[in-house]
Amino acid sequence: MALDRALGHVLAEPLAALTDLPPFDTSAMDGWAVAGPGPWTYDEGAGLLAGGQDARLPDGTAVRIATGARTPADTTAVIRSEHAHADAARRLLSTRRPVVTGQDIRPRGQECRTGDQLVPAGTVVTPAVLGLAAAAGYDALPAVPRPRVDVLVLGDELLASGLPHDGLIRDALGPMLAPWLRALGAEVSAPRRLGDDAEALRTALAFSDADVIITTGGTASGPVDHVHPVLAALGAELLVHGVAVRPGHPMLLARLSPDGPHVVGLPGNPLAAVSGLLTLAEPLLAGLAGRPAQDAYRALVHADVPGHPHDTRLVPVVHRAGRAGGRDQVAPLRYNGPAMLRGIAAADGLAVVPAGGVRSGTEVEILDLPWAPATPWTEGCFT
Ligand SMILES: Nc1nc2c(c(=O)[nH]1)N[C@H]1C(S)=C(S)[C@@H](COP(=O)(O)OP(=O)(O)OC[C@H]3O[C@@H](n4cnc5c(N)ncnc54)[C@H](O)[C@@H]3O)O[C@H]1N2
Ligand code: MOO
Repeated sequence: MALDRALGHVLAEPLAALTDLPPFDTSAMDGWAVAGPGPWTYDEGAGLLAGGQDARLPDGTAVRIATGARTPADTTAVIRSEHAHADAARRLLSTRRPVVTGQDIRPRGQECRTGDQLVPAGTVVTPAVLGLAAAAGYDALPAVPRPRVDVLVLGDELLASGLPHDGLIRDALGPMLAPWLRALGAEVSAPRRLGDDAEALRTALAFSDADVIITTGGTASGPVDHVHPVLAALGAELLVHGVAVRPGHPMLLARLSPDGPHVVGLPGNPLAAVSGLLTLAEPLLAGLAGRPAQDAYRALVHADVPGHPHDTRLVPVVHRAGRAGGRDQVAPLRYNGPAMLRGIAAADGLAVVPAGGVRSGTEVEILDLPWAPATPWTEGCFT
């Protein structure tokens, strides 16, 4: 993948240096290259510049040198211009400071030798990795293609624009999922609204060429909840059939065929869909993209948080300023009902609250949101 397209992708192989860095002995400062003990004679002139030809430096002589220029083979040291005294009349250079052999010279291979591993496979290509790759001689990178995702939004009650009316509501998931999935490293097609039409769902699933198909709504057992019956009719293998978590317990993961696409069925309640997005879709996409799983992040909750009697709860939280005993703190947000997005819209993450709840000061796991500060950088969070 060409360097200018590789941003945000994952390296399929370790990045091995294609050159020594620096590739030649280099002056680290603007000043003078000197050979042997001083004082040194010199010729007036532009001297050695970055990108210039190789030069020779006889013993007892000096030459002006710029930062980044190759130091001639016999250079003993570089003397910074501010530490050098050049007597123009006598063409004689001297310094009052002791001269240490090798000073202000970056020796060839100081950062790496050809073949050294610079970063491992699985690294996300950040702007810094792009810079390093270019410095190390790369024009293209071995990158894992982004997983392609289709989003199918189910529900006859959904409007694409305007105000809710006559029992109809706005589709909150179509606008949310595409950019969120892109922030998780996926290539996402425009969400398709299919209504509550089992045949349209069957066709869309059967003819998708995506790696992952995400459906929203229709996971429960209502009269128009078609996801389970359609998956069964297509002979899909159900890998996760509900999760003991609130909101989001009807979420599902299936595979249409042994080498076919995965299907993530997100519940229709919007916060329940977020729950499935972070706990089923995100790890699946990370695995498909060759990205390592995120390290668990833990913080102290700054309030009692009630729990579900037997299921885990996911509760939107914000980071709190200041730390307690050197540990991060989070505060739970209101408006955390399964049908609400008001809490998550203000949140930095979701706290994983075990059955029965937690008391203030308890450490809990946090599922970060892709745009929260603790998250590794990914391309195009909102584009
Ligand atoms: N008898 C039971 N009924 C329900 C259960 C249950 O265990 N037994 N679970 C409830 C829970 S919890 C959830 S979550 C939902 C899951 O339902 P579905 O996945 O089938 O989703 P729908 O019925 O289609 O919709 C539920 C709810 O969400 C609204 N919705 C759907 N899509 C969108 C969207 N794109 N944007 C905004 N809102 C959306 C929809 O209008 C409904 O209000 O089932 C419960 N029922
Ligand atoms: O689990 Mo439902 O997903 O609570 O809204």
